[in-house]
Amino acid sequence: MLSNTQLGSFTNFKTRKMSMRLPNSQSFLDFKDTQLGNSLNSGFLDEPRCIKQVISCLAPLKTLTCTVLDGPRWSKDSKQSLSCSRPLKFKNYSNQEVGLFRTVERNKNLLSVRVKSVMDVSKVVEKDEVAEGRNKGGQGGYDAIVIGSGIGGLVAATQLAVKGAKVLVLEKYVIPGGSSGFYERDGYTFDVGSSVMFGFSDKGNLNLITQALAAVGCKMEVIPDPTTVHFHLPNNLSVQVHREYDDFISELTSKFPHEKEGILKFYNECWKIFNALNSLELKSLEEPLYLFGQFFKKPAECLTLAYYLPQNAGAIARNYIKDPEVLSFIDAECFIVSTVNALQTPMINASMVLCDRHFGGINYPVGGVGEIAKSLTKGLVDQGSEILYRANVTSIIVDNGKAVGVNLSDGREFFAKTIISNATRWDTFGKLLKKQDLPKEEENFQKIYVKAPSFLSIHMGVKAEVLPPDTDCHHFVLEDDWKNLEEPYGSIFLSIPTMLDSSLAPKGRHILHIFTTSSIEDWQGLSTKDYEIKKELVADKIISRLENKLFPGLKASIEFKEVGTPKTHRRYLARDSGTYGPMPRSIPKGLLGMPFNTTAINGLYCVGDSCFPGQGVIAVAFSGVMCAHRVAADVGLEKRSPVLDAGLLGLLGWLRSLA
Ligand SMILES: NC(=O)c1ccc[n+]([C@@H]2O[C@H](COP(=O)([O-])OP(=O)(O)OC[C@H]3O[C@@H](n4cnc5c(N)ncnc54)[C@H](O)[C@@H]3O)[C@@H](O)[C@H]2O)c1
Ligand SMILES: CC(C)=CCC/C(C)=C/C=C/C(C)=C/C=C/C(C)=C/C=C/C=C(C)/C=C/C=C(C)/C=C/C=C(\C)CCC=C(C)C
Repeated sequence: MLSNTQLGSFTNFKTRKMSMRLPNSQSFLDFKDTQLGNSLNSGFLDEPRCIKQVISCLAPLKTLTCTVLDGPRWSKDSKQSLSCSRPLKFKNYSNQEVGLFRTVERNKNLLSVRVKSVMDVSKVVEKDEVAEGRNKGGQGGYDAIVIGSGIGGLVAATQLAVKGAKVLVLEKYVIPGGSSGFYERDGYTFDVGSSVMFGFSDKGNLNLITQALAAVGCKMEVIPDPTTVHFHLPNNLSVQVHREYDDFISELTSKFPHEKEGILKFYNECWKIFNALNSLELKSLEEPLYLFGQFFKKPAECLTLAYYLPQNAGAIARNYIKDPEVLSFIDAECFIVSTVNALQTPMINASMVLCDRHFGGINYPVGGVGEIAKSLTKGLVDQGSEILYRANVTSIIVDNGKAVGVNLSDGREFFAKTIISNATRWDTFGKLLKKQDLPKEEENFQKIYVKAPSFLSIHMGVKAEVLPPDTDCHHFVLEDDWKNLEEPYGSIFLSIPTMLDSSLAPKGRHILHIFTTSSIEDWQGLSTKDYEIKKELVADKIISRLENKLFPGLKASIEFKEVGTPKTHRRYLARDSGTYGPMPRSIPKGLLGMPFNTTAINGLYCVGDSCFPGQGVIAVAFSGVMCAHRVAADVGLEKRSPVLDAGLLGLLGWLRSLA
């Protein structure tokens, strides 16, 4: 039932006018309540969902989440004014009409929506509660709630939705994507995180991003990247990782002719693993019917993968290569995808990235990385599931040892048959479940893995003429000493996505996204003024290094600059200490210790980079596929065998304890 205050505030909306701020892009709206001044919610203008969110904000009620009855028809006139051709009607889950809304005027960048009429919601809500509402997760309710809309969460959600599940994604921020999101400033569209996309080709079984999009009917235009990365390393070692494998190998072996045989043997071993992976249909390794089926169909490939599961790339490289400089190069190859050296990087993960970049190649989505999350979100809604923004989950509700729902910071509660957390394991178990004892499995995880440092990131807009015309899109810079590879601020990552898609910046400008590892401890305890000064100083040093090494005149060419610290990552990505993901404390047993998706709490699953196989967009996409398969089996949407389940989950738990 509703409290009087809730009813009161809802009723006030009958006469309240809301304003929507239209940012530059015209594609995204921020809804503001002009009387109260607070932001209500945000969404994409071209989707009925955005209006739906306004309604769910209007009624911060447990059960009154409305679906759109009659989709809007937006049109733009020559002055870019927006109007809606017919009134919007809404109904709740009991199929009752609850509101009629009509857009009216646009003044500068303020669009006004007037609530024309709202039904007597108190009756509607009461009825809805009695009807064993969808929020209760009962018959016809949500099959899954996903906390967070990173790529891991979105892939899990969309895969479940296409299997027929009803999913609710709750995102704390105002747009989807997490580290794979975007932001817009002064005509630039910046990728929040990396712009190097693996798994985004039209070939094989490992193009998991392409497949995740295709599952919900989306296909994105991509731009092939001719060079995955250009390494600028100590002793002036410069290596371009060309798209064509043979070109890359001949460049590398031309620098180290005495190690040609060893280099070939190492990369060939990577191909053996990649080919085994690429031959499998990828689903949950925690689901025995599928796993045994794959062993039956592809025994040699599965045994190959089982053999390499506990191994690391550095140890295998040392079987073939002796020259410390080549081994350091392989460390750098691994570091850019795992934030640790090759000795600590699981061989399966190294093989995946060292080969996919040549097999399917690295491909950049037109419009920026943020388009991937936007498309997945659209696909999710098209499948009849939902996403809410500014929905900050503060705790997971556990009833009789089973995860059954979530509490939000604004007092709302949602219930579902299963809960999937896309927050990191440190956030999930340390914050969302802080009232529960830390399960033994999680203690083990934290014994083997620590939080990787975060990043200092600099997003810049520069005059185009400062970059030579043949500049590669991605660079990795470690100037003088291999020992600095893993040190904070030691090595610099640089992406220039406008080399591939010039539409991301105003004409005559390029985007430089620079990042380097940095720990949150380095940024704590500073006054606001000292924090700002430090940001400028550290950023200035990094930019000077790039100016000296790559682009003379860089500083003078800067038109726009924004610096983010680990605190920024913590705030906007809701990741404990702003961490990039888990990294092994010492030498791990390959991937053996990495947990899958089920957790010690019945009904609670994790997805994202603190699950097998770890950090990386394609890696979290795989964790999403695995998670959706296991959850679908558990809610009865896929075949399952409870007896085999118990056996396999026990076996996997035991294997992890060996790590
Ligand atoms: N920095 C980079 O270079 C970069 C760039 C892009 C992607 N990536 C990869 O993406 C991986 C992370 O992807 P992911 O899917 O695991 O997660 P993610 O961190 O990208 O997304 C998690 C999402 O969950 C939301 N969230 C967290 N706690 C919440 C709460 N309590 N309530 C509501 N929402 C909450 C966050 O706002 C975020 O949108 C990283 O490992 C990284 O490898 C990295
Ligand atoms: C279960 C048991 C016990 C057994 C059985 C056996 C089997 C069958 C097995 C199987 C397995 C599998 C399937 C596996 C899989 C795996 C995978 C898929 C993996 C993947 C991975 C991936 C990764 C790791 C990725 C990563 C990436 C990244 C991180 C990226 C990043 C990037 C960046 C940062 C960029 C850079 C930049 C510059 C340079 C500028």
